[in-house]
Amino acid sequence: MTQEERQIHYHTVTLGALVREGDATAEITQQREDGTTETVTLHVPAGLPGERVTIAVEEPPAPPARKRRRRWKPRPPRVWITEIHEASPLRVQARCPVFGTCGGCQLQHMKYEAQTEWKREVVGQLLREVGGFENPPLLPTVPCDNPWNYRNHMRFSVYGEGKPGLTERHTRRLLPIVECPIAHPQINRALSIVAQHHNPRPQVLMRYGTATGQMILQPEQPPEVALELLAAGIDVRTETIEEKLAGQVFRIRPSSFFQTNTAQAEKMAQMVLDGLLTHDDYREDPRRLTVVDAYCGVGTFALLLSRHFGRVIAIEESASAIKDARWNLRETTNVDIMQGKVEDLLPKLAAELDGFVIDPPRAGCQPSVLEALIQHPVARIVYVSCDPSTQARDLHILCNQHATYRLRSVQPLDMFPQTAHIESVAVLERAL
Ligand SMILES: C[S@@+](CC[C@H](N)C(=O)[O-])C[C@H]1O[C@@H](n2cnc3c(N)ncnc32)[C@H](O)[C@@H]1O
Repeated sequence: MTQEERQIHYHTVTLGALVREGDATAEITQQREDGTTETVTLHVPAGLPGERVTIAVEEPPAPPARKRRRRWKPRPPRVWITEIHEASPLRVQARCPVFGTCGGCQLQHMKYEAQTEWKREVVGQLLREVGGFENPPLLPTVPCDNPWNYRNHMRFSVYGEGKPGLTERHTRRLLPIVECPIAHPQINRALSIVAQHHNPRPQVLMRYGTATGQMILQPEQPPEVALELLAAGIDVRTETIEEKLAGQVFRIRPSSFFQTNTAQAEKMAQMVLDGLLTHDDYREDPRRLTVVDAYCGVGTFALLLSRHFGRVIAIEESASAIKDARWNLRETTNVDIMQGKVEDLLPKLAAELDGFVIDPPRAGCQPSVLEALIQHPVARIVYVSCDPSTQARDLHILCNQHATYRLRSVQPLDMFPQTAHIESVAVLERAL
């Protein structure tokens, strides 16, 4: 069946709670092929709890012919709101014309204070349900001072006539866009110039140093485009850019990880430092202690930690980030940079450490990392996470399953306003 032939059904419903991905839920009753009925729960983008709306539900694509069925995965039906009968008091007008269709943002239609409160509730729920903490020490979300135009890094896909755009949610279809309201204004400026020319490659990457005005643009643009960018005040680089964080300059390559929201990254770096330093449990002078910055990226936390602690060990697996970290930490004399997987290196080092900063990717920590933290307890751990569900899982192991640590605080930090992504910082102290 082609997309044109797929049927659309309309339902008027009252929307339920937001799911983790930021969609509201709707229960509808539908008829099965054998004539009986069933109640199904749908995810409704751009909806809010308690709203009375009419939704359109497009039948999902039918399975392909038998030969190609092995790789086929059933997709949820496409759902969208066609009319709002009773709007939530939390609703605001979304800024972006492709909001609801684009895969980038999920919460533009929600008041910003409600977004940060919802993120706090999600972290709390995960700490209770996955972490097993009855009454978790949860702090309010640290909001972003400007919840728009904060992204310093965008990866655009190129569609049809060589124009950069974004991708539709749940599909690979490309959406032409003129500007993105969460991207830094200089990225939007560069996009408007690059979009006037043919882009031969499938992607265009832009990373902007908000403090330096330098931009990495890949692939390298032809000379006439580079001149137009220069005339618009954009200082284009191809290899690395520099960005400032907490008064320090960091060099970043396109393939190295760097936080996408510089203003919030600055607050996070301070939270990490405070989490390790502001306490009574280091009875010794911090300059006599050794701490680890595990999953260190280009060395942002390691550089700040090196000013307060005697020795810092920075661990990172990416060769590109390690190159940047070596440059960024070149003037320090008390940081050892180690290239490799944290799960391989940390178990060999844990006995000599006094404190940990861990900032793993979404998957959280590997079992051998948690095992090392349990076998060699330290006074303090600061655990930064971009996925509160894996963080709650790991905190459960460290604090409840083994009771080696006490959870002192968990604070969400809004690194990604207008989206359902959640960053949170947990501080643990030795319980034994
Ligand atoms: C969320 S980023 C944190 C980077 C850094 N702390 C910062 O704030 O800029 C995670 C980093 O861990 C690295 N990484 C992912 N898996 C790893 C592993 N198993 N061992 C070591 N590093 C890893 C990634 O390359 C990335 O630089």
